[in-house]
Amino acid sequence: MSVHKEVKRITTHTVQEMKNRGEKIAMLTSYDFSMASIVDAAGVDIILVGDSASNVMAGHETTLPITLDQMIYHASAVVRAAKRALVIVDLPFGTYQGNSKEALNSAIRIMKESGAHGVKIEGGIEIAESVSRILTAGIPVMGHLGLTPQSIYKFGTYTVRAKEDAEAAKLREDAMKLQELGCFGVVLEKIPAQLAKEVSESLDIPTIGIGAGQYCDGQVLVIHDMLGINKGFKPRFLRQYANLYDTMNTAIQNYVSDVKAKEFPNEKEQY
Ligand SMILES: Nc1nc(=O)c2c([nH]1)NC[C@@H]1CN(c3ccc(C(=O)N[C@@H](CCC(=O)O)C(=O)O)cc3)CN21
Ligand SMILES: CC(C)C(=O)C(=O)O
Ligand SMILES: [Mg+2]
Repeated sequence: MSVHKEVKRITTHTVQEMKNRGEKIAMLTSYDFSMASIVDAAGVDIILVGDSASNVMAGHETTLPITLDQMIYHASAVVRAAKRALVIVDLPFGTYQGNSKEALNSAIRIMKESGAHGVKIEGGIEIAESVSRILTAGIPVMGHLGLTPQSIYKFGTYTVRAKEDAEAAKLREDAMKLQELGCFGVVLEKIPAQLAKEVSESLDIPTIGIGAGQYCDGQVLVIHDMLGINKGFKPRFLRQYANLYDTMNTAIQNYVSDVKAKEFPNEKEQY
């Protein structure tokens, strides 16, 4: 018998129960083993292997360039670290829009090759067929509405979405449709708090907000943003819980000066 304590894995059912009893859901991104180990141990419920890896890991301007193979590489590392958290992976741009068969194949590759527990897809009614087909294969799906960064060239800017009645009405319909299809949750990104409140109250499934206010059933942030590693990025919705850029910069400067001054390594640090 195993002597070490096994932690109970969060599932899509656990997060539904959390909404049912009014417990907020904490979600953060991770893209690698070391970071995901810390995030998992700290009690985050859902780890998102976001296509924001394209920005924070690879330095691209947008999320569009990241490939399915690259997402699978990041997701595999995160899965090896996550003992408790539910691990959800973004379907990257261009791997699901073509048709529902392509979408299913992409989702299957993520599940098979990374060992993740579900996928997230941007969009509403337009991608209903793809969402259905993935769900039919037994793969949990999370929706993503509002500011959907894979459509940045359609939007033009990263400003708040669904401020006008027409776009707000479509978002309400899309959210309901995603629930009817069988999604286990939906991310609401950069929409007015009041709209997110209405959607969260009208849906049975949990909503996870980013820049969508206090009434969502959970919150998500990009880990590098909330730790203050990503120095240039400070939108209004972001709360920085640490200033790791400065902490790391100081440590590295100290290392450089120690090497230059011949103070590292010392006698105890060699063989
Ligand atoms: N590092 C990082 N953090 C994120 O939250 C994130 C990514 N990358 N990549 C994918 C998407 C893109 N998202 C974004 C991107 C930009 C803004 C932004 O710049 N917001 C500013 C200016 C908006 C404007 O043009 O008015 C803001 O002040 O909110 C917000 C969310 C959220 N996601
Ligand atoms: C910001 C979250 C919701 C995301 O989709 C990502 O990190 O890619
Ligand atoms: Mg994303």
